[in-house]
Amino acid sequence: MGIIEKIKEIEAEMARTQKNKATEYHLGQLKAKIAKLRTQLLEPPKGSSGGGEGFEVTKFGHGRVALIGFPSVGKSTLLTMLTGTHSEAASYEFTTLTCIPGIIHYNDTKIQLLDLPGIIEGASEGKGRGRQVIAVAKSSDIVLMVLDASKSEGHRQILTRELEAVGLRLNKRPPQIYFKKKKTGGISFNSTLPLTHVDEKLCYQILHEYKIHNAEILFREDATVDDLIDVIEGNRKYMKCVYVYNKIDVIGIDDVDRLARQPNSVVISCNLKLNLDRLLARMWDEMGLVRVYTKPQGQQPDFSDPVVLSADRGGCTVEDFCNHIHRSLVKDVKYVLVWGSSARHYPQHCGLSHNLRDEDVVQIVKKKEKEEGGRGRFKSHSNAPARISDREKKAPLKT
Ligand SMILES: Nc1nc2c(ncn2[C@@H]2O[C@H](COP(=O)(O)OP(=O)(O)OP(=O)(O)O)[C@@H](O)[C@H]2O)c(=O)[nH]1
Ligand SMILES: [K+]
Ligand SMILES: [Mg+2]
Repeated sequence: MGIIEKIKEIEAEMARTQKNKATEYHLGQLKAKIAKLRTQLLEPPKGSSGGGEGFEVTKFGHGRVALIGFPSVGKSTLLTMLTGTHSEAASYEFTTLTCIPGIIHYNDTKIQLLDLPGIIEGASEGKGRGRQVIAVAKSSDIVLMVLDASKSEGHRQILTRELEAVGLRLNKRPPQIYFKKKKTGGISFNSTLPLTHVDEKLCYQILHEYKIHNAEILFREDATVDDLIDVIEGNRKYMKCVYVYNKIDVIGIDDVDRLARQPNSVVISCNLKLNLDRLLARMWDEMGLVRVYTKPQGQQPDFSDPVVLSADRGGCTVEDFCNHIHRSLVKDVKYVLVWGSSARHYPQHCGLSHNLRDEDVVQIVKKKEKEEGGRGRFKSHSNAPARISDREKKAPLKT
């Protein structure tokens, strides 16, 4: 029997089993069995390099965004509108058969947007090109789930389930469960608060299913069995997802209003070019990019060319910033001067561990190099931006 058949069989058994206190342990065990099989399903077949016929698209720019959705919801139309790169759009399903990259220029950053074939129920098990599409989603920083506003709202749940089946967790944070495998000592089970979904016995049973007999486990929140399994599996990817309801031109205003109020949702119409600016702003916010402008000593910062950092990718400290400029820079840095929202006063003298925020300005002071305006803390502040507004960026700063 293949892995998919095994999963189906267990799913059927779960559907047959009534949910109550007596079956709780059994159901938990079945969930763990499915999770193990799904992980097996993700492993590349033995003997292959793992790549297979995936969509090989080189990463480009400061972040990557994937368009995921059912066929004909308007993904390609949206890519063409936002990036100017043409991607064939048509009224028949599966117009797009491969991954088509485009670039969004936004806030002086470049973001790679990927158009992908439509996916359908069963994608995670390999229907259509589902597996390859989902692999691209996993390689992205955020997902835009494109939905047809005139179609069933169930589509959103179906797609979420498909992505969850391969270990993606949308708009969730990792469960607050500390878990560490040990060599000896048995299982130590603790929690910092009363648990209503999981007890010691269930926890042992799940661990047993994974053949884990020595481990330390501490619940810091009232987590579920699914959370526990996620932590044990350890291969989940937690991603932001914006639900993009397209084609609002064909539905009534009441429906538009209702969809727009749902969490993490933006309503748009590609045909009428409605709300695309809102979508871009939302996408930008969710990506959490941090633009840092370098100010060379005695010169104005170049506001058109930021160093772009991200908490999810590499971090946002002064050290991360230095490493972005040059790997060997860190060892020469004495301290840095920071202007912007991360600074308590302007300029603030900061060390390598200081966390930078979006639109900060940084001047690096190297060892054996004097800072601008001579030594001392009471240097003039007038030559540097207090807060960098878009307006200021366009006009040269006074020195
Ligand atoms: N009414 C309306 N139709 C739209 C809108 N955006 C796209 N369409 C139409 O929807 C159809 C499908 O658009 P595509 O861009 O090909 O959709 P897709 O999601 O890329 O489809 P696949 O590549 O087949 O998965 C086309 O006929 C588009 O013209 C919109 O905002 N309103
Ligand atoms: K289409
Ligand atoms: Mg398409």
